[in-house]
Amino acid sequence: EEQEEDVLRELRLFLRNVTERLSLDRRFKAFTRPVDIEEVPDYLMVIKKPMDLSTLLTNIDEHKYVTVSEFMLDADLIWQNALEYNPDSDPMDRHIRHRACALKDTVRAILRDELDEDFERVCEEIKESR
Ligand SMILES: COC(=O)[C@H](Cc1ccco1)c1ccncc1
Repeated sequence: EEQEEDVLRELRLFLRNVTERLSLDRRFKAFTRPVDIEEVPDYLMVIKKPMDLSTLLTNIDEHKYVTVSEFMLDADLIWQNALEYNPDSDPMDRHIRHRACALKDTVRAILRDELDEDFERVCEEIKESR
């Protein structure tokens, strides 16, 4: 009903705000757009579920997420993919992995500090009811 749509609107506002703040962080520049398949032709042979911050934003606007947990599954793909595709000991790989770990820690810290567990519980109830 209307109150449910109000909750989901607030969820989208929160998720947009988090995603935009991440996109502004210079450490996460490599995560802002899809990996360029022309630049990295084997990327899709290794990474089955590509994800990036601009795609997260599109998904939010297309009402893909009804809970924060669903959003987290996609947000986690961004750093997980970076660790998987860039495993070597050379400086480039180590640099992107350090930034991937920073992204993981930053998302978790924001949600710990700014997401009310009661709000997420209401979102989960809406999801189960549909
Ligand atoms: C999330 O970004 C990536 O996984 C690409 C992979 C990549 C390899 C070559 C070109 O791009 C990346 C970008 C910047 N620095 C390291 C790796």
